[in-house]
Amino acid sequence: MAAVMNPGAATDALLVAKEVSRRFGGLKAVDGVSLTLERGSLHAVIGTNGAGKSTLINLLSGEIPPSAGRVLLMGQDATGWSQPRRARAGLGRSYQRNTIFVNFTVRENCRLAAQSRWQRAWDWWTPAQRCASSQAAAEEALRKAGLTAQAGRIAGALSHGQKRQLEIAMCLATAPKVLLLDEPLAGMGAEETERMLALLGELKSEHAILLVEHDMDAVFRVADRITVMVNGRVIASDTPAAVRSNREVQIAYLGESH
Ligand SMILES: Nc1ncnc2c1ncn2[C@@H]1O[C@H](COP(=O)(O)OP(=O)(O)OP(=O)(O)O)[C@@H](O)[C@H]1O
Repeated sequence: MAAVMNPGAATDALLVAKEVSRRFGGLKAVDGVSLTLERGSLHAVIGTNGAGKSTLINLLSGEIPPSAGRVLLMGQDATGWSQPRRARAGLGRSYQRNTIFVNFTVRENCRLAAQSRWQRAWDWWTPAQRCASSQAAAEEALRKAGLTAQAGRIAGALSHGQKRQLEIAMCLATAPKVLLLDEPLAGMGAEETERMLALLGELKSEHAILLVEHDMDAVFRVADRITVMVNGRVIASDTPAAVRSNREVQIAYLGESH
């Protein structure tokens, strides 16, 4: 059969940032950053402390507005959209800080996260249909995150690694297409790291993933593409192999002086 154009190709770019900038007073925390997140691809953003990685995630998720530039979500201009609107459109994010309710069970945490997807200011009652949908979404998210066996446990009793898995599960419970993950490996031991990397590998097939992470070994193993930021600017954006051998990256980020 003759070659057929891939009909999904145009829609694989789920999130596009175009020349996005953010100033804090005189500081350009993010300075003209462009990147594309595609389904099936894990895109890591690395950089030294204060390079602008978290600010970039906040700009993409809608938590703070950009000073300049545009954000496209599923092909639509989402630059002026609030964070809840972006979440409803399929943007999920995890945080560096803990967002878990420690006195609730793992399942309840996921259910609450799933319900938040439908929350609106005027919608104070929850129809049974939505409740059932939230339950189903929570169970599916727990399964994907490998936490089904822990579902009935009090979240505060989980290990550090399991809590980070739960945060991913809570993110998945909102049925996102794009995942923005802020240091999901922070504080993890070797075994927990392996489990999380395997999970990210599985999630990649259905989602576009942006990963901000300080664990360089993990990043170079799991990323399909790496963007390197220094002082708010992108100095390289390429495959892991190309980034590793990029002279500017070696000097500016990996600490080589010659
Ligand atoms: N709300 C804010 N007000 C003023 N300055 C800010 C604000 N948020 C971040 N900054 C500054 O913007 C710069 C980028 O910070 P950001 O947290 O995005 O960096 P980062 O790459 O995520 O760092 P880290 O790896 O340490 O988390 C830093 O100089 C930081 O002090």
